[in-house]
Amino acid sequence: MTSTALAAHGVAVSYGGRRVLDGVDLRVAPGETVGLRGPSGSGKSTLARVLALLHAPEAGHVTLDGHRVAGARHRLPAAVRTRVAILFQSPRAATDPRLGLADIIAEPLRATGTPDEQARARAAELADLVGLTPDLLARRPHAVSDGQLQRACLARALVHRPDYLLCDEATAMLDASTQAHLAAVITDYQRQHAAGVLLITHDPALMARWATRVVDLPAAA
Ligand SMILES: Nc1ncnc2c1ncn2[C@@H]1O[C@H](COP(=O)(O)OP(=O)(O)OP(=O)(O)O)[C@@H](O)[C@H]1O
Repeated sequence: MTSTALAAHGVAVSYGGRRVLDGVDLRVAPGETVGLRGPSGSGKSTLARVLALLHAPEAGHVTLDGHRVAGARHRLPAAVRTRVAILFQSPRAATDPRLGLADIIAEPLRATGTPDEQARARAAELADLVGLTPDLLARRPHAVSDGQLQRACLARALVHRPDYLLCDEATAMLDASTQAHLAAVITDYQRQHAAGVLLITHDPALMARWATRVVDLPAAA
């Protein structure tokens, strides 16, 4: 079996002394869509944050293509942390209300020192891919709909061409046509780049349509 994957090995996380994840293993290989299911509070979002390299587990570890990842967030080299992207349920909680959509999309590029002109061109290309018209790009989050803002978050997630994309209830509050369009953008991206996708959803129809296999997380102790 190839070690090419994003994987959690024996991951444990507690909040305030309460263990939410205990010895959890999960593997997402290139090109596959792993559905993650489990009761509310079982730790699906926590596991997604660990795999997104945003939260270092207290025990266990994450590997990226067989290499153990030590630490999380900005403790990691940009070349490692940009290989994984995450899309959350609430785009408003995930965006800076002071920035226009074009700057929101370009944020990860600026953070890694991409020259401004190049960042702007890449943001425009991604905006087009997710169906945002140029007139929306100067608007700030308060002046766009949730669906438009989630499109910008998807563009931002794809801006570094991640090998793994984690979708945490990412289309839950969207209307059916926006949901279908975002899912199509993600599956096209996945096909072109052989990206691995982790799908967290409470929607059984979406899970059945999209996931190539499903992992069940038991209720937290
Ligand atoms: N930052 C935090 N501080 C304290 N407790 C937290 C924190 N984040 C999550 N929790 C708790 O950890 C448990 C797991 O939360 P998590 O969001 O990972 O579960 P989930 O399976 O994604 O739930 P849902 O399906 O409802 O979104 C819950 O009991 C939650 O209240």
